[in-house]
This record gives sequence, structure tokens and C-alpha cells, in this order.
Amino acid sequence: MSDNALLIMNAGSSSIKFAVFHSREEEAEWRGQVEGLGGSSPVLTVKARGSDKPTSHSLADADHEAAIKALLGWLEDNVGHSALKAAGHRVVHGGQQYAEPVRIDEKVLDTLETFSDLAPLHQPHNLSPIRQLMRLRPELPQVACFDTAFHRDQPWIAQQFALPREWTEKGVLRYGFHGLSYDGISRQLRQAYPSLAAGRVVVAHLGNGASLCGMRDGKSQATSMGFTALDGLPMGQRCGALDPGVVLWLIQQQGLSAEEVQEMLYKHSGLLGVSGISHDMRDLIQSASPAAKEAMALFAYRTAREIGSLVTALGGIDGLVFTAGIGEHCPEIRRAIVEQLSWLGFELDKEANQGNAEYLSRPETLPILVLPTDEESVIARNTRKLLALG
Ligand SMILES: Nc1ncnc2c1ncn2[C@@H]1O[C@H](COP(=O)(O)OP(=O)(O)O)[C@@H](O)[C@H]1O
Ligand SMILES: CC(=O)OP(=O)(O)O
Ligand SMILES: [Mg+2]
Repeated sequence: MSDNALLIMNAGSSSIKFAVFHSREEEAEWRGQVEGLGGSSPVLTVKARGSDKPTSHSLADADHEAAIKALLGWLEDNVGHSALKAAGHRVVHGGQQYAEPVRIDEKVLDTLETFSDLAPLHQPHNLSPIRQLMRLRPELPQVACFDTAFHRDQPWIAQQFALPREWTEKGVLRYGFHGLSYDGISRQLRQAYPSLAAGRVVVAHLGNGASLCGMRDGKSQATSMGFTALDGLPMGQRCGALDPGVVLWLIQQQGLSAEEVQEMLYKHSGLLGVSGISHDMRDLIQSASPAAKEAMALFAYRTAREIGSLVTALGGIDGLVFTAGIGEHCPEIRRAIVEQLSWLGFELDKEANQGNAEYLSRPETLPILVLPTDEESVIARNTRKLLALG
């Protein structure tokens, strides 16, 4: 691949996805991921364009750093670090400073590191490959694309907490996340469903991290995540919206340290905490345990309730879109959510839902779609644009 390769990295909470593009082409040359991080047997799978046979490599360790090492090793063996012309990275938190993609230098990287405490499951793993590539290829142009950026133009009222003004002014705001995913969905809607895209749409990004975005005319109006990616829906291991009084009580009355509370809320709550079995929806669906069913029911109930809140923010709703791991592949959860939204005029076509079809609703009811998230293509587009790559 001469010296025209564009590397895209997307570290999520349970997976690292990557893609290699020829710098002028829309379709990725290679796509791969390490899934199951934090589990027992993570595997690096890579697929070349046009092939339906991925290659798989088992990894000895299940953490993000081992996955990044394996991935950079694969890249050197199959593409060559010297063939890279640029790299684009998902960076989860851009704070108040970054509402657009930015070219990374030492100073930018230092600023982004200061946001690591606001996204402990993501930011360090977003920044680690940037540092490693800086060492391997100091002159390589690298671009950071932010999960928070898509939401920065929301109405001001949607970005505020009801805290003393001085804290709002210091940047304690509802930033929102999964913005690269929402940006890509907004674009897909504009291309394939233009009249719906112009209206009021709730997009449900339900993966290991989960959030909702209410869009009008393709732009974010409100979202379920806040200052950090803990807020909103229950997730694989994260609690979602929680009375802040619980945090105070755990620290002041139960004697937990701030670090212990952080560990509980980020890593031992959500589907894993309620089920006691797994953070992965696939395991809960297989399980006969009542606690697994309760975790699934709570996930669907909270999601439906939060959708109701976004419908109010949008002043009504014209359509609903599901995306990400659970949203794209889990009919049971989509059914449980949509059943609680029948009062809004949503009704699933059972067969379409069971088959994970793109268009899921019955005739004469409001549209429900499943669209695949593709954060890597959004990052590639942003990186090319910023660096003016042909
Ligand atoms: N076939 C499936 N059925 C149910 N849930 C699924 C399926 N495939 C993936 N998932 C869920 O999606 C999650 C991963 O979503 P993804 O968006 O890829 O994760 P990340 O948040 O790490 O980017 C898994 O933890 C699992 O809960
Ligand atoms: C922000 C976030 O939760 O991302 P992910 O779903 O990739 O973990
Ligand atoms: Mg993700």
C-alpha cells in the first residue's frame, strides 16, 4: 500500500476497532477489532476489503494496552508503519476547548491528558496509540476527532446542570458522547431518508456504552450522557443516571473511598452489577437467571423513559433509530423498548425486528430503523478534511 495509508483508531470501553484506508478511497482496505476486552479470551480479527474471511489472532492479555500492542504489531507486519501517511483517532472527551477535529502536537496531547479523569475507561486508551505513533513516526500527522464535538452546538439550556453558576463557568456541563457515531447516523439519514432527517429523530446508540441523542434536522438538541460517560442509560458496567446523594452516602456513611466508588460506578454496575453474570447482552440473553432478565428489563425501561424525555426536548418525534452492538443485533431489547413507546405511535414489524432488518416498523406507524454505526468512516472523513488529503 505505498505510503498512502490512513490509519483510524477507535478505542471503546469493551473493544478497539481500527481501519486502514487508502488515502483517496471511501471504503477501508482493512477493518479489524479486538473485542471482549476485560473478558477471558480477546481475539484480534481483521478483514480485508472484499473478503468475507477474517483472520483471527488470539491475545494473551485482555486489557486495552495489550490490544493496542497487538494491533500496532499487525499493522507493522501487514501494512508497515512507514506506509502511513496520517492517523485519525477517536478521542472521547474534548472538553470545552475542542468542538472540531484538531491536529495533534505535544501541547494538544497534554491538554487531552487532563481530561482522562473525566473518561477513565476511554481517554487513556485513545491517547496511548497517539503517543506510541509519535515515538515511532514523529513527523506523522495525527488528528483527534471528539465524541463530544457533535453536541457542542446544542441549545445552551440542554448543556447546563442546575449547579451554582461558577461551576458551570468552569466547564461543569453536559458534554454528551458517542458524537462520531451520531454524526455518521445523521449523514446516513440525510442520504437515505432525507425527509425523516429533516425532522425530529431519537437515535439510540446501544453498545457496551449506551446513550441517546435527540436530533432536529440532523443536529444534536439533547443527549442522555453528561459531564462524563457515566450518565443517562444503564450500560454494560456503568450505572447510568444516579441520584448524586447515593455517591455522598457511600463515601460519608459507608466509608468507601472516592476511588472505590469510581470503580463501582464505572466497572461493576449496569448490566453486570444487576445481573451478577455479565456485562455482555449476549450472555444475558442466553441465561435463564431471573437476575439476568431483571437487568435486561431495567435496561429497556430506563431507555424507554429517557426516550420520552428527549421527545419532550424535541417537541415531538418523527422517527427512532437503533445503532451499535445491542441496537443493531438484539431484537429482544428493541422489542422491550418499543413496547413501552406504543403510546407515541411506534409499533414493530415482528419479522423485520427478528431479522435485524433496516426498516422495522409496521405500515402506517412511525418509522423505526436500524442503521450500522461507522465511527471509523467519520474519523477518516474528518482527518482527510483537516489535513487536506486528496
Ligand atoms: N448479537 C448480539 N446480541 C445482543 N447483544 C449484542 C450482540 N452483539 C453485540 N452485542 C452487544 O454489544 C456490545 C458491544 O457493542 P459495541 O458498540 O461494539 O461496543 P463498544 O461500546 O465497546 O464500542 C456487547 O457488549 C454486547 O452487549
Ligand atoms: C463514550 C462511550 O461510552 O463509548 P463506548 O460505547 O465505545 O464505550
Ligand atoms: Mg463504541
